[in-house]
Amino acid sequence: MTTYNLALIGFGGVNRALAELIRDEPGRFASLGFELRVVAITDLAFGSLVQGDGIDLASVLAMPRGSSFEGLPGGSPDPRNEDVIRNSPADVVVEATFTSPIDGEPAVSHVKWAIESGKHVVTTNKGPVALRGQELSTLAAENGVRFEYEGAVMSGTPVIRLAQKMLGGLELNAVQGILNGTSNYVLGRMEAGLGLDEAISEAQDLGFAEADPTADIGGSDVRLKVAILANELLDANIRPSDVETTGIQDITSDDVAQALAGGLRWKLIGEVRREDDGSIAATVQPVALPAGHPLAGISGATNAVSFTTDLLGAVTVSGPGAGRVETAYALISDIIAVDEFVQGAVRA
Ligand SMILES: NC(=O)C1=CN([C@@H]2O[C@H](COP(=O)(O)OP(=O)(O)OC[C@H]3O[C@@H](n4cnc5c(N)ncnc54)[C@H](O)[C@@H]3O)[C@@H](O)[C@H]2O)C=CC1
Ligand SMILES: N[C@@H](CC=O)C(=O)O
Repeated sequence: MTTYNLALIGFGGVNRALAELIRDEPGRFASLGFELRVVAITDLAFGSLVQGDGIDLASVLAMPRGSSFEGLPGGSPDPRNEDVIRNSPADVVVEATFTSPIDGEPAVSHVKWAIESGKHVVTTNKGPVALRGQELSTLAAENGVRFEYEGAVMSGTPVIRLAQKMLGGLELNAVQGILNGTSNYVLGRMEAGLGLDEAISEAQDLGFAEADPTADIGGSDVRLKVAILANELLDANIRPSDVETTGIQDITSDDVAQALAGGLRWKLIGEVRREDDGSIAATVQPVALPAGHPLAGISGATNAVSFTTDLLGAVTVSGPGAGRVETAYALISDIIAVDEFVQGAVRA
């Protein structure tokens, strides 16, 4: 049985959910052929903690926000991210800090430090993938480690790896979908009569929203996801700023009610398409869909993405697009991909 030592960078909703899974169900990983042990945690709120023999997850999960790792063996009041990533005895760095849609930092640096120190890195953070994905993947390959990021699009629902592995040999010319759980949840709650702010507050409590929820409502979260899908699946080589973006911030309760009365549902749609001349068109915009449209029935934090292919036509995947546990599963699927790589290297 292989043991993977993890360093959790960011100890918010997603990484806490991962820690809870490891605490509560260690047998789940044994059945996959490996076990997981957390040897380091850093967070702006708690500081950092490094314990090579494994951190007692029950006790750190019981610590209220506002307390500090200072005073614990291997603890410090500061996050000390670079030192922890480079020097802790982790095999896999699990990056789940805030997404920056501007430059991807500090997550880009976290990923680089991990790769440079010979550690695999898995992340749910869209910033480094959308803004520096190609460069970081190349750096990982040069250093013989994996950089995996399935959770960057549609949380734990398989999208990136599924399309790359299972749609091989098909010509993929467009990807269209509902790619933000918060905005889809909010639109649904507005249909039920809630105001925008009240609906956003519910999405925050449920762990769907970004630290700054204007990213969800204003469309910049979907813009990052569209750029990731364009580059990963259509070889588009675009930047998020190339995605023409309008959010749902100007959709009012009246708009939602009027649409419903006319048999329509507002949805925030992200799309990338290869035009006949080979150019790439990428957009994020609210669209009032007729009830019969395949995406009109996608409700709550559920997302859906449709791949337009030459031999199969449209192939659509739907599932959770946000949520703490759902996104923690994406990290597990990434660690499974790391394990396949490690086992493949052992056999070779
Ligand atoms: N919650 C969700 O449904 C999903 C989240 N994501 C992404 O996963 C990441 C984590 O999400 P959540 O856990 O929900 O966010 P969160 O806001 O609950 O937690 C982020 C944690 O990172 C810590 N942090 C921020 N900057 C840091 C730094 N420089 N050093 C150390 N710690 C730092 C914060 O103190 C916070 O505890 C985000 O990038 C988010 O965009 C992706 C898919 C779904
Ligand atoms: N805030 C995002 C989380 C996942 O990326 C969303 O609501 O979809």
